[in-house]
Amino acid sequence: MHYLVTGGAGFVGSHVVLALRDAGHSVVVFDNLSTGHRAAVPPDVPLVVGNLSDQALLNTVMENAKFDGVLHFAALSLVGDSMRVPFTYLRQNYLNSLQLIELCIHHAIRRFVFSSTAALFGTPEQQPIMEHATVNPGSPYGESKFLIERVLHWAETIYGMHSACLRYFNAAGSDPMGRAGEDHRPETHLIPLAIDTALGRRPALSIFGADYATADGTCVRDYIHVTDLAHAHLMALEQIETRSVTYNVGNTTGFSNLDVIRAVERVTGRNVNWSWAGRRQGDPATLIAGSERLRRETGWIPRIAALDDIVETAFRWRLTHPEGYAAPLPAMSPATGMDMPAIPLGADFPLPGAAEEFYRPASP
Ligand SMILES: O=c1ccn([C@@H]2O[C@H](COP(=O)(O)OP(=O)(O)O[C@H]3O[C@H](CO)[C@H](O)[C@H](O)[C@H]3O)[C@@H](O)[C@H]2O)c(=O)[nH]1
Repeated sequence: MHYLVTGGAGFVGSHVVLALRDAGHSVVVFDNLSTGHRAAVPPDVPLVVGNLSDQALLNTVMENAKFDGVLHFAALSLVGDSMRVPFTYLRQNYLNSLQLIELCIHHAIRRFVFSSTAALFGTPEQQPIMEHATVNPGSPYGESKFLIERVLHWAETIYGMHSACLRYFNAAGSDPMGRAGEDHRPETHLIPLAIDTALGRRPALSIFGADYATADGTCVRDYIHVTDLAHAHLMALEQIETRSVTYNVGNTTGFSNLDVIRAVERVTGRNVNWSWAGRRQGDPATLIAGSERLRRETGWIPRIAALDDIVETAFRWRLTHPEGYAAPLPAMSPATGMDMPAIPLGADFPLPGAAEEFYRPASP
């Protein structure tokens, strides 16, 4: 099969590109490299550098290659950031995806895999979170992803386009063969930050919130190895031959932020210098996936399920890529780095008083 992968130079997208190729498919990556990396795309995979909002370019790409399906990753994806610039998130994620889906219908592309998120459940009443749990996004990021799920619903109902909405829990780790890894700039995710702190590349790590209703007071998350997540996409592609599907994709086990620090200390053999900080706005206390539907319907099983093993792959990639992907990118917020005219952070509206302190960009 021949697939177009938007955002294929990013963390999850680049691992899915590897999985697709390992399975014998051919791939074209479409990415504006605002947060992704040229070096994350294998040299023999065509990379179209462009903005999703550039419909003429996308149209040309689709005209020149007959794609069997599209896998759509390109998006702004930081929960905390979306609380600062909500309309930037809603506008870019929703409008770009809407246009992409319309173009797919225009070009009779009938398979669409969408990177959705656990963030659309907000603060769920029950754990683990099943697909039928109430959708109640706790952030503009989660809301933007849910809006796209609704577009896909109508794309199927009216045009017969089959889609898979994969609601990721916390993607982590790196390709076990060392071909790709996690390199966000700035980095905001717990595992890579804790690893860099253990390695002395960062002076300290802040843990956001000590007073959540969890066993140790810190947030609990379900970490899913990015390669297992990538394989879920292959499974989903098989399913959407005949119908549309929605799956929660996680390990079904929760780890607190302190559990993660301890895992990083075990794996690296070093201490993580951390301290308490206030809550980060938009963070729910606990997100644990109920992934039975995916397992039952597709046979998918996470292969790198233990937290230490997930951390180990991330650690190994960091050791072999101390600067991440080669050329350093200019420091930028993902919210201003995408393809709409640059909007300064916080420019949606002035932030209400204390909101500023909830977003803590990683110290250089
Ligand atoms: O310096 C830090 C960074 C993170 N955290 C905490 O670590 C936990 C995990 O945070 P991450 O930033 O690593 O991940 P998120 O849970 O915020 O978000 C991830 O998972 C979400 C779904 O659960 C979305 O998919 C989102 O795009 C993806 O980044 C949270 O409690 C967060 O507050 C800290 O304490 N200190």
